Amino acid sequence: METLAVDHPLIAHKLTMLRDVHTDSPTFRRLADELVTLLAYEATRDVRVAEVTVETPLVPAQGVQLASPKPLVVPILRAGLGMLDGMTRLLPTAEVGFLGMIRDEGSLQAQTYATRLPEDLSGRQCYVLDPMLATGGTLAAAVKLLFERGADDVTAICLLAAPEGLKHMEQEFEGTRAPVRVVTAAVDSHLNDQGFIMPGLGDAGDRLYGVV
Ligand SMILES: O=P(O)(O)OC[C@H]1O[C@H](OP(=O)(O)OP(=O)(O)O)[C@H](O)[C@@H]1O
Ligand SMILES: O=c1cc[nH]c(=O)[nH]1
Ligand SMILES: [Mg+2]
Repeated sequence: METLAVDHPLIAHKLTMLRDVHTDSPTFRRLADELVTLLAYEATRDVRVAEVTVETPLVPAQGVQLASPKPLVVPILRAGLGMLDGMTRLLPTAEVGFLGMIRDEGSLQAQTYATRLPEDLSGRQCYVLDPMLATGGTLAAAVKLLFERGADDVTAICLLAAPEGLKHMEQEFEGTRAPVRVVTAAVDSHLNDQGFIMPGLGDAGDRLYGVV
């Protein structure tokens, strides 16, 4: 498993604003949207392309376009939805599947309550969107599900990751047949007793959409 913490002053600036408890929901949504677009630029560095020829107004020119089958973007509901527009802005022709997952506040175990994905993901590159990688239980379950359906390359884009969650992912996906990558804006210090990332930004879903 490969982890990339993207080191860029604009990303650090936006992440700092996102962490700020005084940042309201509309601003939080805008920042999450902007951040994912910046992270997606790095996360899609290995996106598969095919060579094409186009006609410029002057001559034919060699170029590339996204290869077939199209990449699949998978936001993990709820909080991952806040990253979807920022991702599809960069990959407008990607298809989108959905996973609804919630972490039990006591046991910290992830449960899947909704799955809307293509049955066959053979040969597909998948981009999972979830702002928080805490214990890693949610992301590990999501990646396993994609592999069970045949995905052969999974990149997760997370706004924040905890070392504990990255370790969990490394243990789960060490030596797997297909690459797994995590691209994040920062790796924070640790998890607190309630499984929250420290210093973190609180509950990403609540900050995007309110407490339900
Ligand atoms: O790494 P883990 O320990 O599994 O925790 C991370 C998960 O927790 C949050 O979702 P949450 O369960 O709060 O659901 P929500 O998006 O509906 O708020 C977050 O968006 C991740 O999906
Ligand atoms: O810090 C955390 C951990 C899990 N989920 C969140 O939204 N925030
Ligand atoms: Mg939440």
